[in-house]
Amino acid sequence: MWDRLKAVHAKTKDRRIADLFDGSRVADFGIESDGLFFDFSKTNIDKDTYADLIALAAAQGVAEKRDAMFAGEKINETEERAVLHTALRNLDGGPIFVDGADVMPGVKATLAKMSDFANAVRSGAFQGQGGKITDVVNIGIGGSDLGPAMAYPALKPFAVGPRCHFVSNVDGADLADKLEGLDPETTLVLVASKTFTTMETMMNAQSALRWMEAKVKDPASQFAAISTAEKETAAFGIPAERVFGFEDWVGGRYSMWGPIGLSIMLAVGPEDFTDFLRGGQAMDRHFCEAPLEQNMPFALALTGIWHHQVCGYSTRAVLPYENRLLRLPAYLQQLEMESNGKSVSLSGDALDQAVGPIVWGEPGTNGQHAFYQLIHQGRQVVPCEFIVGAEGHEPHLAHHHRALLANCLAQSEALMMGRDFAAAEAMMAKKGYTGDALRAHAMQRVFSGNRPSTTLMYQKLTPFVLGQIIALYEHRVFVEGAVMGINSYDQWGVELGKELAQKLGPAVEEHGSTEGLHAGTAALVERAKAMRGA
Ligand SMILES: O=P(O)(O)OC[C@H]1O[C@H](O)[C@H](O)[C@@H](O)[C@@H]1O
Repeated sequence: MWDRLKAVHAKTKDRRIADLFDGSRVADFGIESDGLFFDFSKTNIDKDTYADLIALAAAQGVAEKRDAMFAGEKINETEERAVLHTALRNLDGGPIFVDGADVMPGVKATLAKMSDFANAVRSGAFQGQGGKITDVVNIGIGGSDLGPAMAYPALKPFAVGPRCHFVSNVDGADLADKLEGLDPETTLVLVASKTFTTMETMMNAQSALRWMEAKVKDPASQFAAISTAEKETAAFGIPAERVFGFEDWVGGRYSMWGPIGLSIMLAVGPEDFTDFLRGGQAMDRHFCEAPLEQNMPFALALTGIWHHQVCGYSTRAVLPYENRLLRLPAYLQQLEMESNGKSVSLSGDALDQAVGPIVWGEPGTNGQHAFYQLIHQGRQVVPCEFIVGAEGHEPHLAHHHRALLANCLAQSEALMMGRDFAAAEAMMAKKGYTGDALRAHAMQRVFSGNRPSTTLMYQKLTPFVLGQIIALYEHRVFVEGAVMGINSYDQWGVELGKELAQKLGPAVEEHGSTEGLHAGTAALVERAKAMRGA
């Protein structure tokens, strides 16, 4: 199948995407699900190619693997775990069994506990030493940070609760800058860590506790914990009533649907948080029920496979024309690159295909004034994923949103159509250029075009729509991983650096020895010490 797809690419790569537009292409390469619309017509995928891609997914048993995941089978084989973040949003679905026990009562109880706590904080029934909580500081990293840190600005129009701040980096600058100006007496700290052992989070949590201790008599009373590790949270001094637990079948980067989303619930309230879950559940249903040809996560994933594995484009840009999704690219970097940045199959065999494109991006229109030069005229092709709402939340600034939309649509058209030499030459000739100067100036203004993009469109960014978008990308990662035969749910690649950092810890201390370290590292340790005068 791969050979066939690569042969198709070799044969079709020079044709113009624009020429594929017949009367039905827009309809054929557009999928709608509960108001979310995915357009992949501006790619070099035609009906036959799409059929081949669907056949590839079918041959790899992706639909069966999907059903196994939703049924609670232990598809995360290297960690011997089920993969059930979907259970966290299975609001009105049936039971889901793991090891013979239905997980849904526990999921619902935790959601109710989160709602009660959020309501108490928001109403002032739960208070800090100085009265009603005004600020929430979420301390976590990776999957215990990026989801809520992305969703908080995304849902700003719905946030009427306490202000939220997100501390992740072990760099003291992060904690210091976020705590600056906050009143410890009215601040609630959430320590979010699935394992409750992550070095960065534990160090930040201890330092935040010291900060609170200076002013608050019972600092732990203004701390809550979000974790799967009950013993560790108790050892930290946080009583069980303020510990929000989840199970090992929720992966860190898939965890914002449960207690890791507590800061979001505190900001927008339980009702809007539930709407976010409903959006995720709506996408789950679509993913499970829509025929593969009309299935949005399949289409997004197969477009990704076509561009990365078949065409060989090594990166993809996520370009939200939605300023409030400014952290979405960072969120997707973890979701996609930590899930699928791998080189061996589930059975441990080296893969002969590249897996896991580099994901990057910035919100439009900012990116246009920064890196779009390369996207339009650089030699490498960067498939672009545009995300845009039909309207904004600011009726008095509706003309801004129309300008935003026009820019988004202009970019995808410009990428596809480009501008040929004749047009550039005519343009410069009009300006009076002739001869060599005309040629040189015209060449600068040539756009090869034929650069693929997709567009994801919705009416307005609501909690429901955000839920749909995040679940869509989660399932895209699943489909891409399943096609490649890898485990998208482990992350062994982050371990080696952590182990070495532990070994280096004592060496960077004042009188620490560099003995036994690699010479290249030892030299840098010594230099850093000399620089700080140690
Ligand atoms: O939630 P925690 O246990 O603190 O883990 C935080 C993060 O650190 C790890 O290194 C993993 O790479 C991430 O997948 C995880 O989300």
